[in-house]
Order: sequence, then C-alpha cells, then structure tokens
Amino acid sequence: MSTRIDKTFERCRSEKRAALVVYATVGCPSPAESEAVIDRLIANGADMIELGVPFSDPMADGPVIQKAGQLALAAGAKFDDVLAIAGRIRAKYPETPLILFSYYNVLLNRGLDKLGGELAAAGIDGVLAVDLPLEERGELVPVCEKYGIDLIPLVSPATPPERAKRIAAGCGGFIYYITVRGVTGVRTSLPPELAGELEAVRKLLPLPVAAGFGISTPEMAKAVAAHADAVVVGSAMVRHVADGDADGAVKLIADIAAALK
Ligand SMILES: O=P(O)(O)OC[C@@H](O)[C@@H](O)c1c[nH]c2ccccc12
Repeated sequence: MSTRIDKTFERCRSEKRAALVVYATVGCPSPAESEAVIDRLIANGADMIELGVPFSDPMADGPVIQKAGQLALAAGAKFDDVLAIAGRIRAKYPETPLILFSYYNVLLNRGLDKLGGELAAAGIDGVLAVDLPLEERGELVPVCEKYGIDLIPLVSPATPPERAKRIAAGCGGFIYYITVRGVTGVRTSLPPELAGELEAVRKLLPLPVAAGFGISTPEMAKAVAAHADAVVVGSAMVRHVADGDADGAVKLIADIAAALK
C-alpha cells in the first residue's frame, strides 16, 4: 500500500543490505531539538524513522524510552508537535518513510478518523500501535485503508505461527519482529535462537521483516541484519539524546549505517 516503505526496501535490497529504522521520541529533550536530531539522523544514514509519540505510561518500554517520554512531556510536547515535525521532515525528505509509533490510547483519544486525515496530511506512511491486539484493531484497520497508511504488525517470540499469519493479514509495510521477551532498552547481547526465529518468520509471512529491541551497537546490528530485512535501533540512540548528546546519537547511527553497508 505505502510505496515509500516498499521503495525503501527495494532500494536496500538492490544495495544488498538491511534497512536501518531508527526510533526517536518526539519532543525529547524539546520539540525543536528532537526535530533537529531526526533531521540529522536521516542525513546520516537512517532509512526510515519511527516517530515516537511521548506517553506517560509506556508499558512496553524500558528506562531509556520511559525517561525520554518524561522529558518530552515535561518540555510540553503535544500530539500537534508530532504532526508538525512530521510535516516538516516530510517536506525536506520526500522519500524517507515516517512511521508513527504510539500506544493506542493516544490514538483513540485523538479520534481515529480525524487522526487518519491528519497523519496522511503530515506524510506519515505507517502506524505502529504497540499495545493494540489483533482482536481490538477493527476500528483502526479501515482508517488506515481509507488514508493509505500501512498498519505495521508486531510479532514476538511468544506469537504462535497461526496467530502471526492472522496478525499480518490486512497489514502492510513490514513485520516488526520483537527480538526478546521483555521491554525496549540497551542490551549487550541477543538470544542465540533469534537468527532461526527471524528466518522462520521471513518464510512464514509475506512482508519484509524488521528486527527490533536491544540492538545497540554496529556489531549487533550487523549480526541481526544477516537474518532480517531491517534492523530497528531505539534506546541506544535515544539515551544520548536524553543526555543532551545529540552528536553522540548521530554518530552511533552513522556508525551503524556504515556497518550495514
Ligand atoms: O529501544 P530498543 O530496544 O532499541 O527497541 C526499539 C524501539 O525503541 C522502538 O521500536 C520502540 C520503542 N518503544 C516500543 C514499544 C514497543 C515496541 C517497539 C518500541
């Protein structure tokens, strides 16, 4: 459905490498600074951006993204800021896929139909509603269809294959494969069974597979990339931004992009 995401995977495939998806908490440490960082991340090798909507109760997140969300909310970041920043990044980078990342409550609160129009106008390509189970997504699916936005499905090691197939049906863009049973955060290693799991998901499901959670260094990204169509990096980058070290964040992403080449 969304050509920007499909085209990005095609381009990366032709370059024989995995795509680099970077998660950033919008509004951390302030809306203006987060916009500048996102701009630099794209200029330095991020192929797609997950625009994280700051939320007070992020139950799938570890300490880094929790803190980033708190900083963003304390700085006054609002959903309107996320839309405005998305719109300006879209205008500057017409080809880079932008994926709205949010807990479902925030989307429901906005009003789903209004939200669909707003996301399309801001140039958003996909939506990751992290805590929205298959059984509850009946209202969001038609909104995404109406506005040409991919609903990005999440699958984890705890998802049985038959359920994974039902989750992927009606979705688009890519499969987000959660690498660990746990929350987001910086890690030093990933489970040894991950490579086999990723290959199994790639065979089972008809979309490219992005692996995320815990990928924190160029070496880890490269190892995971051998078995995935994309790697997602969040906390390892966000922790620099939350510490006021935008340069460190940009350098990490540039180093990971270089390792994937
Ligand atoms: O932070 P990590 O461990 O690098 O993981 C990716 C990630 O940040 C992003 O995709 C994400 C942030 N919060 C989430 C909650 C659920 C699923 C995914 C996410």
